Amino acid sequence: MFLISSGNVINLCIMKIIDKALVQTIYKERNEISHKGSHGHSLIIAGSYNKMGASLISAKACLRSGTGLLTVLVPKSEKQTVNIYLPEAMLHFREDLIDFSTYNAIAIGPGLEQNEAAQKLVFSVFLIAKSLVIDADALNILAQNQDWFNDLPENSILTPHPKEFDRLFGEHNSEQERRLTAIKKAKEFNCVIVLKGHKTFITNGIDSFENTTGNSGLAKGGSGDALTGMITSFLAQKYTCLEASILGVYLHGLAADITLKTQSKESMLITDVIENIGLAFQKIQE
Ligand SMILES: NC(=O)C1=CN([C@@H]2O[C@H](COP(=O)(O)OP(=O)(O)OC[C@H]3O[C@@H](n4cnc5c(N)ncnc54)[C@H](O)[C@@H]3O)[C@@H](O)[C@H]2O)[C@@H](O)CC1
Ligand SMILES: Nc1ncnc2c1ncn2[C@@H]1O[C@H](COP(=O)(O)OP(=O)(O)O)[C@@H](O)[C@H]1O
Ligand SMILES: [Mg+2]
Repeated sequence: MFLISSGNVINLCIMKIIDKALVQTIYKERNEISHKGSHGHSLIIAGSYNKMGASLISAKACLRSGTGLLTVLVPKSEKQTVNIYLPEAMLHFREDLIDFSTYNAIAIGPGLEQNEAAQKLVFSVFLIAKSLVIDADALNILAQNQDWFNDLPENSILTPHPKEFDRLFGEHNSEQERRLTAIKKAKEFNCVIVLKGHKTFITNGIDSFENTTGNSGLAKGGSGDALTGMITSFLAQKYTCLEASILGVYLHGLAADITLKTQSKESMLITDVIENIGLAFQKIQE
C-alpha cells in the first residue's frame, strides 16, 4: 500500500497485482480452427547499423508470443542479418515507402538511434499507426518533441525504463513519484504506460497494476527489447492495450523465472528467456 499525499492516492491505492489468476482472466486459448491471418500481422521498426540485436530480439520475442505474421523494418544494409537469424520474419527496408495501415500492431524504437532520419520515421508512424508500442529511442525522440504527444495514435503503449521516463516527464526522486506521474500522464494522453523495473508498473490512468514475475537476470541489455516484441504480438492478436501490456509483462518475467532452472541470474541471456516463453504460456494454460 502506498502512503502518498496526492490527488492520485485513490488510483494508486486500488492498484491490482498481476498474478496467474488475473492473467488467466485475460488470456484467450488459441482457436484450433484458425490460420495465420487470425493472429494478426505485427510490424517491428527497430535496429540500426550497430544495434541490430535489438531488432532481432524484439522480433523473435514477438514471434514466440504468437503473432500470425511478422514484418521487420530495418536498414537495407542489414537484410542478410535478419534473413539468416529469423527466416520466419518478412522484411521491409527503411529506405522504402511503406503502407503502415496493413499492420494490426506496430512497435517502434529499439535500437533505432535518434538521428534525423529516425525522427522523421517516428513522426510518420505516429500519423498513421492505429496501435503502437513506443519504446527506447522512439521514447527519447518523443521526449525531444513533446508536442508530438498531441499526435499519439489512439491505442498507444509507452514502455519506458526509469531513465527514459525521466527524459519524457522530468526528473523524479523515487519509483513512487514516477508511478504517480505515470497515472497522470496516461490519463492526460489517453495511453497505457508500462514503467519498467524490478516490479513493473502498468497504468492507463484509471486502473493500475504491479507485476509479480521476473528477476535480476533481466538486468541486462535486450530485456526491454524483448518485452516490446511480446506486447506488440498480443496487440496484433487483438488484446486491448492494457491486456497486451499485462500479458506481456507477466509472461516476460515468468519466462525469466523459468530460465533460472537452467541458468543463473548472471548467466541468463534474453535469448534464453525468449526460448522459455513457450513454457511460460504452458504455466498459465494449466
Ligand atoms: N543488442 C542491442 O542491439 C541492444 C540495443 N539496445 C538499444 O540501445 C538503445 C539505448 O537503450 P539503453 O536503455 O541501453 O540506454 P539509455 O541511455 O536509454 O538507458 C541506460 C541508462 O538508463 C539507466 N537505467 C536503465 N534502467 C534503469 C532502472 N531500472 N533504474 C535506473 N536507471 C536505469 C542506466 O543506468 C543507464 O545509465 C535503445 O534503443 C535500446 O533499444 C539496448 O536495448 C541494449 C541491447
Ligand atoms: N532486477 C530486475 N528484476 C526484474 N526485472 C528487471 C530487473 N531489471 C530489469 N528488469 C526488466 O528488464 C527490462 C529492462 O528494460 P530495458 O532497460 O528497456 O532493457 P533494454 O533496453 O536493454 O532491452 C524491463 O522489462 C525490466 O522490467
Ligand atoms: Mg529499453
